Amino acid sequence: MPDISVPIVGREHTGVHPRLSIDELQIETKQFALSILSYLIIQYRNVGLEPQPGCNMTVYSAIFSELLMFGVKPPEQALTFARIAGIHGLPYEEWKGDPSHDAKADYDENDPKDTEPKPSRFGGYCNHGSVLFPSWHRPYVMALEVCTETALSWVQLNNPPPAIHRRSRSCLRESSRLHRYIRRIWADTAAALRFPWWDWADSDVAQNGLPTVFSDDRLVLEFYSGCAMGVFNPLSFFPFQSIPKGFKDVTNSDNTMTAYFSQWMRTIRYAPSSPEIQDNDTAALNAALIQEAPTLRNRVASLFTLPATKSPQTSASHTFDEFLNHTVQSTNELHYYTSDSLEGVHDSMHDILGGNGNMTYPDYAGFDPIFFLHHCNVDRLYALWEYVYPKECYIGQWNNPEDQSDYSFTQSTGTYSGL
Ligand SMILES: N[C@@H](CC1=CC(=O)C(=O)C=C1)C(=O)O
Repeated sequence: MPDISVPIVGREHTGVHPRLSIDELQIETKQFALSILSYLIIQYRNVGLEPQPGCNMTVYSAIFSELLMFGVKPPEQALTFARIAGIHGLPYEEWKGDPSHDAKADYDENDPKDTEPKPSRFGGYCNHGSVLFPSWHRPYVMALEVCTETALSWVQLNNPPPAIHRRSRSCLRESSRLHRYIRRIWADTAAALRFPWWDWADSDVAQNGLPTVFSDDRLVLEFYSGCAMGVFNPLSFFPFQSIPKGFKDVTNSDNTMTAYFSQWMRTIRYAPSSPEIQDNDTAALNAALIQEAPTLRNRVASLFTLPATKSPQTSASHTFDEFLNHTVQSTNELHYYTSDSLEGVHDSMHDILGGNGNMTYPDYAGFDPIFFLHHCNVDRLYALWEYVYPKECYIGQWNNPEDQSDYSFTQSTGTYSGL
């Protein structure tokens, strides 16, 4: 299938619907079922569908056979989970959905990482340590949201009614009506579906650690009252069909653990320092998470308490760009490198979730399915800050008369940062 240019515009023509937390989504059983199925489908893996006792799938069989067929069809190249995951870091390749891919091929094998993004060059598209950190990751999460939408095309209302109850005309009419009704419900559910976020600063996390929806081997999805299906859990890990290009083993800075990315055939959390791995070590992850959770919660709270005076006495961020990222901040006297930032808290969460594993390393992190629920929450915190402090946000481009430079990011305090 030819590669296509994929504009990232979010879910269109489906009305305005909120993104739900993963906890809220689990209560909305139909939405949860679609969300999990679509995540499995874009991961291009076996769904592992297993009817639970007492589930009669006769009426649903036509719809589900569509779904299962979707799962085995080669999906569009740019819109697979593996392709989206690979935009962030490795493999250092242009994304197939990028309209200008191959048009500006300045890839340098000896210097594949894009360390000087001016002019931009591929080699890992992600932006960190810059004011672009949250605004780059916003459409990135949206790309996955759009991607799961394409997996829902199976509820498009053009499959035939199921071949049941063909004994009489009235039965057939009844069956068609039922089938139309079912499809309408699922179409409405699909229209409202948005990508979920996980609030790791929730007080519940400090008590119970990682929600089990991220670690269970299988999930049970309820399709209608009395009919539940078991499926593999697409939130706990991603299995590679082959090791992505450029994956290398990485040893941590203390020289104590090696992540064998060149050999591990799946993503992993808290792996042993060995090429042999079994499963995520959720107990080790939880020990780290529960210990850090109260601090994370305080850090998030203090990001939202903008001090009235711009004094460097507190670690709270004082300006928008200090909130946004941990490195490139306004270039004048308000420049306090000591402040905490959204990016700083987000970094801590990466390390807590990864241990010796994917989430700890930016080049490999996008492949762990939890990455996108983590970043959906980062995006939510970014949106909340903009909502609470609209006057503190960037007000536009500014041209510095002294050196004639353009600074793309000027904030209301008069401070600015160029890129
Ligand atoms: N300690 C890691 C934290 C991290 C941040 C990321 O943004 C990421 O994708 C993966 C890991 C780092 O700063 O490199």
